[in-house]
Amino acid sequence: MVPIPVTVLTGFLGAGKTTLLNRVLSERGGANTAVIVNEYGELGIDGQLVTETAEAVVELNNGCLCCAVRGDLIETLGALVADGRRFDRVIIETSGLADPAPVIQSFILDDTLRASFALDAIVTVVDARHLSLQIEHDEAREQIAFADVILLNKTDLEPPDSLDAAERRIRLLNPLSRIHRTRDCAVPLASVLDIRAFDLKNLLRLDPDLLGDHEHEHAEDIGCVAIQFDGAISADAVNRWLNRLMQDRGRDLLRLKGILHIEGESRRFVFHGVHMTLDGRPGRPWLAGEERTNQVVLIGRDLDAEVLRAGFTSCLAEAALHAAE
Ligand SMILES: Nc1nc2c(ncn2[C@@H]2O[C@H](COP(=O)(O)OP(=O)(O)OP(=O)(O)O)[C@@H](O)[C@H]2O)c(=O)[nH]1
Repeated sequence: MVPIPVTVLTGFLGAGKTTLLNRVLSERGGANTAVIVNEYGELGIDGQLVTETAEAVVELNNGCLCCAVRGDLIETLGALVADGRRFDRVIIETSGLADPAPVIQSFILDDTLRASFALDAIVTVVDARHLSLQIEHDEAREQIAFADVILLNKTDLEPPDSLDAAERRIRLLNPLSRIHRTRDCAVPLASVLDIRAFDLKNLLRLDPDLLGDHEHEHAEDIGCVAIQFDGAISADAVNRWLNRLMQDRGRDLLRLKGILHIEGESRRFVFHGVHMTLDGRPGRPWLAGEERTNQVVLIGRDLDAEVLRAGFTSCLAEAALHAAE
């Protein structure tokens, strides 16, 4: 049997992995593509934002692929082939805090995976605006170091000399990868799919311990808060609260994302934050009968779940009205 090519999409929190995944799915068409999305927060917001064209989308949300749900990854891939359905490719979007080494290891050391799948490439998305903050994290450095292809993304947010400096920093960690500068991860698909770029020999030169015991431990001070609540939100109140939050806690807030039920809006409102950058827009319409639940995930240092929950619920249209009285 010809092994099924696997693309691993990695990159630090908010770099643009889901943006790239959706681009690939909408340009290539998702038929015969299996997608595995791994998210750090248990609400599975990414899974909800993936273009619905893929043949199978599996969400693994109870931890990182590199540690807590690594067994689940092996099981999921095993189930995909056992099903007898023929997939042309598998795309795995790792969480932004994943160390790619254990994921790579699974494809080399696990007999079932080795028989049925072949790693095609590790594609790492790098956030040009936040590289200098993110590179402090071991995971961000590992993601860059293990990449076969790097998208230096969000080029619209930085001037050319800053992009040159970012590229030099990337080269120090990974002299061999191909680097593409992108906005919204716009890259020819031929540069990221079916490129047969994965090369174990190179990686072993970089990390001779790659196939050894790779227990990955996340920094203890980084945590995740997931908040879910019903009710219509006041657009003004949530705008003020999010901007204040980003201003006060922007350095510690590595990632913020959510889906909101905004008062008087027939579409879901989707927002994303990375440190002090905040971006939001209406998403797809709420479906008939769909519960209009607000879902927010925050990842960062020293987050106080109670304070954050109180902040978001104070934006409920009803609460905001009382506050204004
Ligand atoms: N300005 C700008 N924003 C971008 C670009 N690419 C992606 N974004 C935005 O960055 C935010 C995060 O993008 P995602 O694709 O969700 O990032 P991610 O890496 O999947 O995030 P996590 O899975 O949470 O780690 C979204 O608001 C995107 O629209 C870009 O090139 N320029």
